[in-house]
Formats: sequence, structure tokens, C-alpha cells
Amino acid sequence: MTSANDKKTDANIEDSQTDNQGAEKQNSLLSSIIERATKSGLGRKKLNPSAVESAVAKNMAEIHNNPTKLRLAFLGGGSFGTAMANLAARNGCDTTLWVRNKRTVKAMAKTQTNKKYLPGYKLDDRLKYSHDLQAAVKDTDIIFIAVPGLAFRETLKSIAPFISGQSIVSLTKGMEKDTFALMSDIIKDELPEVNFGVMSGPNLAIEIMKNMPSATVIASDSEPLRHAVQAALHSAFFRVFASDDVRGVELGGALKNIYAIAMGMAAAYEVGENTKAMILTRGLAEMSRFGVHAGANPLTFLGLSGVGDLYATCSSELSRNYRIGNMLGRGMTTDAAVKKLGQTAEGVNTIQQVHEKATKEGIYMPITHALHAVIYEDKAALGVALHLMEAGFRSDVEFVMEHDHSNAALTAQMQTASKTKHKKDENK
Ligand SMILES: NC(=O)C1=CN([C@@H]2O[C@H](COP(=O)(O)OP(=O)(O)OC[C@H]3O[C@@H](n4cnc5c(N)ncnc54)[C@H](O)[C@@H]3O)[C@@H](O)[C@H]2O)C=CC1
Ligand SMILES: O=C(CO)COP(=O)(O)O
Repeated sequence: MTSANDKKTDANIEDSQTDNQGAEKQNSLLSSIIERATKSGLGRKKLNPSAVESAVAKNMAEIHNNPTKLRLAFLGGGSFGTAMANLAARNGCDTTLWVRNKRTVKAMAKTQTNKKYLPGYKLDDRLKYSHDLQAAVKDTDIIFIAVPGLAFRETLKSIAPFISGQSIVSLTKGMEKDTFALMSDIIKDELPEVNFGVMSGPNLAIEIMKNMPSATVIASDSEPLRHAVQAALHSAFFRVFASDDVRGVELGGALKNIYAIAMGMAAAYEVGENTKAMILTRGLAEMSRFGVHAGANPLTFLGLSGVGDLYATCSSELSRNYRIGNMLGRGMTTDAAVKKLGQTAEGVNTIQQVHEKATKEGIYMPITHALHAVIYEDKAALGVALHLMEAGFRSDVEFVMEHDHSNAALTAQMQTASKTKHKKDENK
């Protein structure tokens, strides 16, 4: 049971944006679910997904009976587009999931499941399906896009003729090939008048389908859009936080895929916890260094879309990027690993884009360069990893202590000394 004091504490830790009527409803919703779960014994045992599901559905119906019904389209019938569309439909929003393949649409409507990407998970029966793009996006309030990064521009071009005031939210965590454009850049390019946002966070689709509590971040310059996305998707099991650092939130989602690949690879070598912690935190250092260079706020990387998503994808085999890294670590070629995965793993392309950008602009990204050497230069993973350990002295958190240039000078001296020693050893 939740006491009045507990409720007060809960309310105190809510951020100011959720400190409104909606937040109170959410709090009482959560309390009532916990109360019911405790009464029925669910609190002591493993959660029973169908009992939880019906509790959520009942309460969500209450919340969403009054506010204006949001009309939403989700483009992309992979695991994430489907999981998010399902959340919105379950929250009572008028939701259509657009999938490009007519046969898939028919099968989804008939079975109310996404057999290929989320097999075994029943979708909300209010969710609508369409393969007609115009019909799916016309007369909607928000269009969420969850196609792979490489298909994002063509998707925007296809919906451009049907845009008449809808907002766009990117769910994609990729980068365009060769242009280094993020999805928000592509939106600004293709649809400069449109109000937009990006959503990113530790959101493994299967866990969301299982009602495992999760949180995400909607970043936009538009406050009404941030609120609308919170209203559409926020629930007792899915919290939607807000940010105005579009660059930082979007880069967090795209860059963490690089380090998930590194971690999957490291796991193949059965590394210890110290090594994992080192990869995670040095990965975070690279992400924030790159982010600052691209105009992001470094503190954003401490949030859900930065360290949160980095942690989730670096510790789970549910992450496709992690799985790609693991297969590479076991000696598979990149082509074979990508084929075996059969789903989107944005990190493979992101490594190439970030490697090129960092090389061109002199940004220090040793883990990214090392992965590039393995994936695109055919170097052996173990040798590359060992070489990484030979890098010179660096500061820990750069935004606390400026990188000390005397370290750089000392490192150069040490490297010369080490090379001379190697040469001497070879000549012995
Ligand atoms: N799966 C997850 O847990 C999460 C994925 N994301 C991001 O969401 C984006 C989509 O990922 P997933 O749904 O997981 O991918 P997925 O591999 O499960 O599915 C991709 C979907 O996009 C469709 N597609 C591909 N090219 C297309 C095109 N040209 N036009 C229309 N549809 C096209 C495919 O048919 C498929 O339905 C990625 O950027 C990913 O990083 C973000 C958060 C979580
Ligand atoms: O971004 C994700 C979870 O937040 C999904 O990660 P993968 O694309 O590696 O599966």
C-alpha cells in the first residue's frame, strides 16, 4: 500500500513539467495498480502480465476519456515502431501503424501480432494498420518515424505531399551515410516548416512489450510537442521525460550503438567487470566529447538518452548492436553477422560515419577508430583491443578538468621511449 507520505515523496521527485493534473492522475494510477497488485498477491510473486495489462488498460481508459484524442501515425513496422504504436493505442490514442508491405499489414490486422519482429506479443485491438501512406498520415497530429536511418530521407520525401500541419517525431537512432546527417537534420532539410522532435532512451522493444518499467526522453524546441508526446505515450510502465537539447538526445541514441558493439565484442572474449566498466565509461567520454563538438550539452549525456541507453544496450543481448559485436568477437565477418541478425543494427554504419567525421575534424575517438579498424580495415579484434590499452595519459572527465597538455607531451616522450625499447629488443 502507498501511504500519503509516499505519495508526497513521489510528487517531490517529479520534474516540474509533470507537476500538473496529468502527473497527479499518473501517480494515483501507479498507486492503484500497486495496491491491486499487492492485494492480489502479485506484489509478492512474479508479476502476472495479463493482470497487469488489464489494470493498465482500465486506468488508461479513465485518463484518456477526457483529453482530446490525439491522432497518431507510426511509420515503420519493425520492433520499435510496433512497440511504440502499441503503447499509444493502449493509451487510447487514435493510432495507425504504417507498414510498407501490404501482405504484412493484412497479417498484422488479422493476427494482431507482429510475427516477424515481436512474435508472441498480442497488440492492442484498437491499433489500426495501413500500407497506404497518405491515408495513414493525413489528418494526424503527430507522425512518429521508426524506419532505419538509411531509409529516413526517402520516407520524409514520400510523406512530404501529405504534410498539412502535422508534427514529426523521429524514433530512429542512426546517421545518414556520407552526409553525417542526423534525423533532425534530414527533417530540417526536407520539411523545413515542420514542427519536430526526437525521442530516444533505454528502450529495448521486447522489454516494453513485456510491460517492464522503462523511460525515454522527448527532445524538441516546441513545448506543446513535448507535452503532446508525453500525453500520448506516458503510462504507468513507460515514463516520458522532456528535454530541449535535440542534438544531445539524438546523438546519445546514435552513438551508444558504437559502444554496444564494442561491449558485445568484449563479451566474446569473456572480459571481467573492470573491463566492461572501462569500455562503458570511456565510451561515455567519447560520446560526450563528440557531442560537445557537434553542439550538444555534455550534461545531456548523463541522462536517459546518454548513459541510460548506453547502459541498456551495453548490457543486454536484446540489443542487436551488442549481438553484432559478439558475433564479430567470435570471428564472424561483418557481412555474415549482419545477415544472421536480419534486423537493423545502426552502429555498423554509425562507426563509419563517426570515424570519418572524427578523423577529418581531429576529435579523439579511439574506441570508434579501433572498431573501424576491425569492421572496415579487416584488423584482428584482439590485437586492436590490446593496442587501445597502449594509449597515453588522459584526463578522466574532460569537462571537469581540461585535458592537461603536459600529459600529451609526456605521452609523446613515453611513446618515443617505448618505440626505441621495442627496436632494441628486436635487435637483440
Ligand atoms: N528495436 C529497438 O529496441 C529500438 C529501436 N530503435 C530504433 O528504431 C529504428 C528502427 O528500428 P527497429 O524497429 O528496431 O528495426 P527493425 O529492424 O525491427 O525494423 C525495421 C523496419 O523498417 C522497415 N523498413 C526498412 N526500410 C524501409 C523503407 N525504406 N521504408 C519503409 N520501411 C522500411 C522494415 O521493413 C522493418 O519493418 C532504428 O533506428 C533503431 O535504432 C530505437 C529504440 C529501440
Ligand atoms: O536502442 C535500443 C534500445 O534503447 C535498441 O538497441 P539495438 O538497436 O542495439 O537493438
